[in-house]
Amino acid sequence: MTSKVEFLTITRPDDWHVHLRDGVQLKDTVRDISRYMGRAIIMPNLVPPATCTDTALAYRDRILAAKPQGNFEPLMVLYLTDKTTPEEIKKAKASGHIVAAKLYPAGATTNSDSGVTDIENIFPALEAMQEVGMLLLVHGEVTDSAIDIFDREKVFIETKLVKIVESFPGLKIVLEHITTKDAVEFVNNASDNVAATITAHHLLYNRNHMLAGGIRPHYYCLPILKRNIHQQALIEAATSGSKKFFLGTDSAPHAKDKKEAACGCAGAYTAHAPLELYAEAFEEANALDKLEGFASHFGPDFYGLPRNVDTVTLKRQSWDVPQSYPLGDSHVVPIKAGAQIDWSVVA
Ligand SMILES: NC(=O)N[C@@H](CC(=O)O)C(=O)O
Ligand SMILES: [Zn+2]
Ligand SMILES: [Zn+2]
Repeated sequence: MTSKVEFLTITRPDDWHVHLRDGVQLKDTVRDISRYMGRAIIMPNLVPPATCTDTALAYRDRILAAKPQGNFEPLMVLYLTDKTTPEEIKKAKASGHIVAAKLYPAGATTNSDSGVTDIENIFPALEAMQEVGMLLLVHGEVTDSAIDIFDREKVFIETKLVKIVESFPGLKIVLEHITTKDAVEFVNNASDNVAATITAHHLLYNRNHMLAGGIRPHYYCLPILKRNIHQQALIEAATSGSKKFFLGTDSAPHAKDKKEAACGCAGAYTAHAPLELYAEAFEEANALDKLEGFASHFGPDFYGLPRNVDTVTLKRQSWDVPQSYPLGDSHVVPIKAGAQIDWSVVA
């Protein structure tokens, strides 16, 4: 038997999909994500959403004001609506701080009510994005109530994403937080302009963790956890060494009482230990040597940004995860609350 690695030093990672929320919650979410992440793609699904350049830049200022010491850089995203104009896309790109725009099908997930009702409505915006080199980030689920919730990602790919990819071959597209074997296959077979983020919780869990032996609302997120064969396909993709798959936590905090409710909110909090959780998943797959590419290289390469130049070190040192963390005037229950995590990030 080979002895276990005790330390792992890798290029500083970035998070290519995170929710920081706003107002009194910012100091808590920004502190957690900026602990060692170099940069993060900040999701714009605020209330109201960041649909124009000015609101996205004002949001950036609030994040920077909430940031503790250090070099953490928030990368901003425009929230696409049926009315987003090519002019707004060009203005956003020219700001230098907005690197992507996000497609939320209207009604698909948390705070997506102002999202897109028909993908054709954003074709002029997508044309402009293709022209100026702005990425399209996609929440890939259909919203048709007749489609089973476990099939919504697959049907979105077949009926919507294929059309977008065909119509805009020069547009860089990230299919966010993928959850199915179908998504892995689609991304693998698509051109180099199509990539995907994978969350730590979709690597660590499947729907049994959420539903067998009692319903566990803190595992409920969208797209919803799928069956084990899909989890296995995600693990294979993340640990394959393919540059098409990279780290995006989708850490999405909701106050404890909003999750533990008759109609609980969708979202899992992982920003307390993002790299530590991925390390557990990669080690379980015997692929710790593949973590650096996934966490620190393939994301910036796809976005056309430089890789970070410094490093972080993971140490095999287990610690007890608190039952909850402060979240503004409330609390959030993190993934692995009350359990142990095997890895620590050391200075
Ligand atoms: N993933 C989630 O379940 N929730 C996210 C929205 C999203 O990323 O779809 C949130 O903002 O809470
Ligand atoms: Zn989403
Ligand atoms: Zn998200």
